[in-house]
Amino acid sequence: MELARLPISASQRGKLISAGYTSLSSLSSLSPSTLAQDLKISDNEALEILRVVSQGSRLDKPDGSHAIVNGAQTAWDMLHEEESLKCITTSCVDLDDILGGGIKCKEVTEIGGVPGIGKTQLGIQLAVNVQIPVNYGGLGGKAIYIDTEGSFMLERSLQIAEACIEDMSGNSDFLQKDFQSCQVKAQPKDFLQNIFYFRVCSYTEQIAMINYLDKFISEHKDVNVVIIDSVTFHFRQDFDDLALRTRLLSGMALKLMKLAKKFSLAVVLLNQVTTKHTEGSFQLTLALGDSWSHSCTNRVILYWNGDERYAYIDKSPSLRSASAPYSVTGKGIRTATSKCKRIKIM
Ligand SMILES: Nc1ncnc2c1ncn2[C@@H]1O[C@H](COP(=O)(O)OP(=O)(O)OP(=O)(O)O)[C@@H](O)[C@H]1O
Repeated sequence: MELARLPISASQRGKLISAGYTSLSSLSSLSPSTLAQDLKISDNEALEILRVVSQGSRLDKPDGSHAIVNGAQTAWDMLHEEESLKCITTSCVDLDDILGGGIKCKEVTEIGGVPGIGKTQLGIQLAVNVQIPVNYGGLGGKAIYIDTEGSFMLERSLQIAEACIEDMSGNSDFLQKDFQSCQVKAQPKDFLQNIFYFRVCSYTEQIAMINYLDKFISEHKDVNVVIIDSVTFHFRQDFDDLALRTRLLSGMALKLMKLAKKFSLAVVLLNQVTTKHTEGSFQLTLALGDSWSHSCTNRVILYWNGDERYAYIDKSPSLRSASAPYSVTGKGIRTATSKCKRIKIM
């Protein structure tokens, strides 16, 4: 196998070539620390490259003893992996319940709803909640927020971060606080510092941004959630070539799925709703619904039921269809306080 066909990232390949490594044999006797120094990368990344190189060299051997397709996983391993998937709490107990614990890492979750239902509020809440320390049942991670509409609000993020710290200091339903004596040292500004914000103003910028994410996250391995608010905004405007639009969106979705798996992070795609004419009537449907429908692992629809906000699991390979109420409060997303609060399993 040549270097060009080695399954490593383009940036890693570029660094290898720039450092003068042009064949697998030139890498075969290197130690991870030497390679890390030469390529100016971490020891772990160097070790991973050398592991791929060693697999590639074995495939090159003519004895045919290694299968071309490798890496099979048993269903048991997959079940174990699924059970150990980490989740980001939404700060709403009922919503976490129907989501099987919260927004899952390694998966792409689409959250759609009408304007004003609270999509951006939920996005900001997740960007804050992903930072809840591990000893509070959180992930202690960082967030990437890609804003296509300009709807991210700094002051609101600060409010939500302050409320999150307040919850960690007191007793909160949604935090798994095992360490009662733990002191909360985090400051609201620390939460804002751990949100990497990108503003994209066109679909080309959005595609470039998503292509860049692999490199960015490789350099910021503590990122556990990528939020795009909203994913379809630039694709709904001035797009005459629908076939091209579908191709671009599918390519983008595939990259996001790969990122979610590769870096064990949650991808959250906020989406708008539009009306669709079917069988003589107009129905609310997620924007770009048809070309998009296979691109996400889970789909959650936010809607109004009277004056209460509800979330509904519309699509998921592992969760039952269910709906649960939630509220948007001064503190952010919270469990609905309504007396007739219920979780409805469909
Ligand atoms: N500080 C606050 N206290 C209580 N509720 C708030 C607060 N800030 C925002 N909200 C609620 O959140 C709603 C706006 O939510 P959000 O901006 O997330 O909607 P959205 O679904 O993203 O809408 P759009 O599609 O237009 O971007 C407001 O209508 C209000 O009801």
